Amino acid sequence: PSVIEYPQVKREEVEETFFGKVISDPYRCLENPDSEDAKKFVDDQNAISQPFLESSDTWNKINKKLTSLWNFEKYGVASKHGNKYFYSYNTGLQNQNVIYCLDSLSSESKLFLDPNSLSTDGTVALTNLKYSKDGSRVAYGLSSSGSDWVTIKFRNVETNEDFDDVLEYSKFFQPTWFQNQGVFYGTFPNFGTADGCETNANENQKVYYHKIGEKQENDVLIAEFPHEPKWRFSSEISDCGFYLIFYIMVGCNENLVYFADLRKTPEITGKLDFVKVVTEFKYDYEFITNNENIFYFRTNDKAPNYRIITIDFNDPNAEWKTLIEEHPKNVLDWACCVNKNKLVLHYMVDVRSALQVHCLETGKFDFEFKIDYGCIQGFSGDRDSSEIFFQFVSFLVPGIVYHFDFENLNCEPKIFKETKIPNFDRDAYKVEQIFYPNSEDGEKIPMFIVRKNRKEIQPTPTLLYGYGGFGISLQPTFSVTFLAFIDAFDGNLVYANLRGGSEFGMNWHDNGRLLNKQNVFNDFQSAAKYLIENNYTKKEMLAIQGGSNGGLLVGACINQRPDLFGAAVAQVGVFDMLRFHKFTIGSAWISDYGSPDEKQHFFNLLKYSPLHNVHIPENYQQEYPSTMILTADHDDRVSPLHSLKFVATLQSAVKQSKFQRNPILLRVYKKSGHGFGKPVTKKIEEATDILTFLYKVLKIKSEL
Ligand SMILES: O=C(NCC(=O)N1CCC[C@H]1C(=O)O)OCc1ccccc1
Repeated sequence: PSVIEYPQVKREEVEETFFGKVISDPYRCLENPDSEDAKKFVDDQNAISQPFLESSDTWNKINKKLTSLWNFEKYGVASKHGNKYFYSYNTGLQNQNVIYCLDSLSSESKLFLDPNSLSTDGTVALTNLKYSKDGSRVAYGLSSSGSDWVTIKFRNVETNEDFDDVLEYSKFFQPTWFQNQGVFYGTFPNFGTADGCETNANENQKVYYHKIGEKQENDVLIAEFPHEPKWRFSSEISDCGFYLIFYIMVGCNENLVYFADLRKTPEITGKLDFVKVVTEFKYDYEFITNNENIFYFRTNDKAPNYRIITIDFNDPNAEWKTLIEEHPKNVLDWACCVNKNKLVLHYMVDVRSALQVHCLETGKFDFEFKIDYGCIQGFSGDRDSSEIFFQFVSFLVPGIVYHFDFENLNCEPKIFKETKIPNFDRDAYKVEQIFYPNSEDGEKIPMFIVRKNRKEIQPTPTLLYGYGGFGISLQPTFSVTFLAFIDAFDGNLVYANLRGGSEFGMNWHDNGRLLNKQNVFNDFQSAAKYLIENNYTKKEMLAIQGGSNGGLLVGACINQRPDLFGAAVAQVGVFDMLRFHKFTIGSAWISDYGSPDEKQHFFNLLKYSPLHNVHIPENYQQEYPSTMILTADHDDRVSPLHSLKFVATLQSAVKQSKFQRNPILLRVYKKSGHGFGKPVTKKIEEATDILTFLYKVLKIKSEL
């Protein structure tokens, strides 16, 4: 392709010195989304990327194919509240899923809550539904244009009518019901503009109690920690309803545990007295259930693969007991108490899911659900109910929701809803799991390869996808876009289970974060080398893709090994590793990245920060692959400033080199955010952009 004329961008001589090192930041002006420079930059970039993508007939063909592939009925996992059942459903192309309810498993479904009625373009999304204990009321969160900001509303389940109550400025805190009369919720008071375009840090979160019928300004402040502006909170009510379990986080995994005995405050009139149970940020603890003062927690405290302990809330400092030891290899991913005395445990076993039932009293194994090779993506159950639902997905199974009742132990789980794709032939595909060596340290890294079912292996276009951080594991899931890639391009879809995830517990996460972060990039580069060496693909057919922390992965890899890939796609990426902690919730990521304000971490971050390691290609080996960076104007999880500054730096570097022919594009979507709640229309548009980009730059020949 002819070399692109990249737009002029204002450069300023911004220089700062950290620990004796001078750092220049010439595109600092792009950090303010309201500045003329930033707005012009975005328009100029879209003026290049949109024609590049949309002008070809390819875009229309791919869009048509994706739209028809997408158009199948989808069900979310069901759940029981009170004596009704609720589940989400989508006819196929509805922008937002719709909530239906059933009076019994065999009755007619009734429309309960349809977020599509709340906006004309589907940009208002339902963030969560929290039902009161008896299921008579539900608190639900709405977010607009993909922002993390949530407006909380309340609905009477029986009459299906909303209460007048509206709670604004909430974020990162699911409402917690107190009996049926009100909720505890987290908020960032007097924050100023809060539409998701702002970049200022989310600090000084406070927790209030809202009683149904009251006005938000009369809500009762129940907790604040003014000396700890970075602390964030979440809470749960114990199964007996007497205790408020109060979590405190500052990073993204370790947490503190406090509790308040609500029997002392039948009316919530002021700050709660908290008893401190865990007072150091060293491990993470998750409440499961309690028998009066005996509390069950899942934790990685001295158990990197997680175990279940009991803590006596009457004497929290007494020796904690172990109910279920950590497994030497399998990771206890979550636990749920059901049917009064059972624990349902979800394990990851070499990245696939296992679902076991244990006895709450003794911890002893009871039985295991027989499930296919894949992932338990959804689950619902309650201590007071004998019924559970779980949703199974895999690369080739879009979703099956099972119902099981502990009252009839001898019968198998029954299919409640099955998502089916018209004329989809599972046998046309092949899924394999391969453990490949990291070429630096020899660590064995698993990866899934999904491709057309054929005898011989021949080099075909390959999409290598990774994340590598925050304990996020890439289990088998169903993706229309990835299947379209395999179908339309006769391609290989590869998930690399890089270190930094939780596939093998906390050790796997620890070996991919902080000073070990480079392992993640090496794992990803080793996957590329493995695929090329084993004839799955060739460099010019190989694309890497990642989002958010996975965008950082892509950014670091094209700087470090531009010669290894034919294309790179980074969505809503983190690229400025010296300033990430200054914007929105970025300081929470210090638990994986380290703080730029600490010398050791500063120099570690500087070594791989995409923004600070851009080179001017001095030969074809150093030519960047064709690269597309995507972001969105309402992304307040990872502010678009990261992408704007990175692309400005990349383009200014490559325009000085005669070795750079591959394009470097930026696409900025409007009324869009980090990804959660994105309407189907926008999901399909973005997927079309990505597949069109790959079709063009990988010079794919196959007919569309
Ligand atoms: O920041 C994160 N999570 C990490 C995150 O979103 N990251 C981490 C790096 C960039 C981005 C991503 O990868 O999506 O979550 C904020 C949050 C949500 C709910 C409760 C408390 C705090």
